[in-house]
Amino acid sequence: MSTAPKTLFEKVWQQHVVAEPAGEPTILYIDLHLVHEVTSPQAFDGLRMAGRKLRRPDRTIATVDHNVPTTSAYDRLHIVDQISANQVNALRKNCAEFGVEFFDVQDASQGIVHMIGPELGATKPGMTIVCGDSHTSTHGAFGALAFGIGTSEVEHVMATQTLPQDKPKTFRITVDGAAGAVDGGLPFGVTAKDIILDIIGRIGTDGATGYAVEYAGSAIRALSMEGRMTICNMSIEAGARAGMIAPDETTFAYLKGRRFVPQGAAWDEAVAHWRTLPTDEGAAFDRELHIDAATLAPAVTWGTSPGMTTTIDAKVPTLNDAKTEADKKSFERAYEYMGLTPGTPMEEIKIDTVFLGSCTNGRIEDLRAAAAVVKGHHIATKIRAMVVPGSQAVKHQAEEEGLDEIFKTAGFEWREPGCSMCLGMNPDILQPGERCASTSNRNFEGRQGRGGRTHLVSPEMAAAAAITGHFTDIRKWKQTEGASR
Ligand SMILES: CC(C)[C@H](C(=O)O)[C@@H](O)C(=O)O
Ligand code: SF4
Repeated sequence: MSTAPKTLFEKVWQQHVVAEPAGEPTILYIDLHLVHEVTSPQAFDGLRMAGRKLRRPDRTIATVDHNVPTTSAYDRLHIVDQISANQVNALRKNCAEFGVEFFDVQDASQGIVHMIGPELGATKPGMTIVCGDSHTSTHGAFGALAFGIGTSEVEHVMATQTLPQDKPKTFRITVDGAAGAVDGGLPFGVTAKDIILDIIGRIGTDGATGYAVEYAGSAIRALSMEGRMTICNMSIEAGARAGMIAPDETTFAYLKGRRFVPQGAAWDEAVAHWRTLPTDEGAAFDRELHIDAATLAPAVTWGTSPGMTTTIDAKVPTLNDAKTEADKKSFERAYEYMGLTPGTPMEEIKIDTVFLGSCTNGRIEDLRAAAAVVKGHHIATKIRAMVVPGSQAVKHQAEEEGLDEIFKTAGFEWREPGCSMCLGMNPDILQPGERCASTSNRNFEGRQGRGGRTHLVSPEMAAAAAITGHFTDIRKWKQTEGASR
């Protein structure tokens, strides 16, 4: 094997090549297949019709997340919507038939599929991970090569534990702060969510199409695993095939002791291997982007794509800000759909609803950050606000810490885990015209319900907006409250 310096992506890719048929996509071995109720029924049907078994049930785990109501344990077991009920029941039946471990609605390990992989330690550095879901990129935060696949590919992986893939190009995005700065140089009030929204705003929603992105630099390195997952989660919103972050001590500390992680000597061996994965000094990327962390500010989207983003101290962009004719058209359409006038200060935009949750920002650290903002306050009149922990594990941890009480006292609803209002596939939806500060990852037309208006923000920004009733600069808020970060 050549000793030329390699990127993290190249190492993981090469370690999983099964065959490289001439003129065809590479066949990759898949270490972990995550399954949810929406994209799996036809794949299981396909296996059944072909009389095939699931090749590696031990490398497959399943849960329900998209379609499950979040209102009560009873509602989750008695789903009213027929399509949802059928999908959930099909997964129950399929997992039993094909021998897949399944985390059902009441299971202590149930949650959004991208939350439970890491929580169980099923997600590990150096792995290839797939799921019939675009936000599979989340798992790249551990230095895994993780990407979303379609339902026919789900069937292929189920049958063979391999997948034909064209090799993406490599793109490194380095977010650096001043040397030696606390938190990697990330400014006060700026979170992982703000970093990724800024990146998508800069490069556009197709800016990383065809690439596997590696996030690097002091500001990324200083992030917790939760923050890294937020960044990798939204890679797909810039079109990337995958997002990756090199594993390090933060990664190992997060994983140690989790259910699917090796113990004792096997742990030491695993860590020794993981330490070989980071990109070698001098390895070349097809493309590079450098961002000065000091230029970042709390982000808020104003339009109908995650690329239509600005900062809280700015205004709704005007047509002069549109770079092309096509941009102009999409700006006009976005003003109309979002009910916004160009030039309006973002801080003056009033909201109706706050959604705190999703696989982007439904983790314990997100809830802690939001609770710290909310504590001692009450949501503004006429605001509907809900906290939906991304998983049962997060819910239980939050309850142990008393975060649920902080949220409930402040007027938030405290829900059961699932995708919830991230997308309109379950009863949690926006009404037409309703304006929502949301910690999720997509603000497309109708994403949270027909006619619903979504603004993507960080958990802290969502919390502050719930209290004031309009978008609020978290930096000023925190200064007034005397917070140090
Ligand atoms: C339903 C599912 C296939 C979809 C995805 O692929 O991402 C969903 O999770 C989403 O976030 O839009
Ligand atoms: S929380 Fe949202 S983005 Fe994540 S898997 Fe569910 S629907 Fe998709």
